[in-house]
Amino acid sequence: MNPLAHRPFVKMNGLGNEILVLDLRADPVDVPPAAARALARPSVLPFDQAMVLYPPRRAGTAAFVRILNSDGSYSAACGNGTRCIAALEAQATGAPHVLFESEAGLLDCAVRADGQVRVDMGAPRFAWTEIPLSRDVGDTAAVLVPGFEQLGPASLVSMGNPHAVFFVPDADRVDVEGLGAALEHHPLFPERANISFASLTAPDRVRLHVWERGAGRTRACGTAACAAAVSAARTGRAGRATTVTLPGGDLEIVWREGDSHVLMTGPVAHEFSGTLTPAMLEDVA
Ligand SMILES: N[C@@H](CCC[C@H](N)C(=O)O)C(=O)O
Repeated sequence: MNPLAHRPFVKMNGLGNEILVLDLRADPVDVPPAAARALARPSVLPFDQAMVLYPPRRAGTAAFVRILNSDGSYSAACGNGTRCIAALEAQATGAPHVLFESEAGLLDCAVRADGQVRVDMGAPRFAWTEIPLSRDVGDTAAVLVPGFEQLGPASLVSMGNPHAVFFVPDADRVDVEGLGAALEHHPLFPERANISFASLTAPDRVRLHVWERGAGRTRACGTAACAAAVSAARTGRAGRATTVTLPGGDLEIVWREGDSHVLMTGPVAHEFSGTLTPAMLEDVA
């Protein structure tokens, strides 16, 4: 019997970014990539990311979080998923403040009375070794990606995971699937990358479409919204407070002065809860 069978799950979404939550704190087991791929099948529990909660490793945190994409790959960060688990934890404990830890560091979350969740996503990282890139490209704020020069320069940044943001005249008219799939696997990105197409629609508003590493096109991506807002400010296109509009809705992003942390605020939705069945994990060794 697969050790994940009969475990409870919660299906949620953050602005349409499909999130599966597995709380394994009471009885931790590994969630291998094959299990994530099996569960993400369209006929099972299609999701973009699985947020897997393990017992805390640091005092004061509620859980250590592992994040798997639908293709079974790991990510150190997921903004929309973090809002979802913060809302669940706050509901369970009655405390509006929740601290999680992921491979990217601490995630300080606050659930507001109106249900919106704010997450401190930490500071963006711009060094080519941190994003990471396969070589030194000079200024990572504006990089022409070989073979894709027609898109203009991309702003490259890590929000705990790698992002490339292309500022284009009209993000609604970009071939997100075609360009995203090719750029995700570009040799410049040794760990692949999340690919975003952004347009400024006002000095403090960004329209964004995202092709996610390991998940494909999604209705929203929290870390991409942070990456786009930071990149817009870094390149002088916008200030440090931005509304990012994705197909799934709006995220409010503030790139704080001082500690340089990025604060992301947005909604979550609970869809349904259930129990994993052996059939859902069929063919997983
Ligand atoms: N949807 C997420 C990002 C999830 C991880 C990403 N696909 C990656 O592999 O880096 C978000 O809301 O941030």
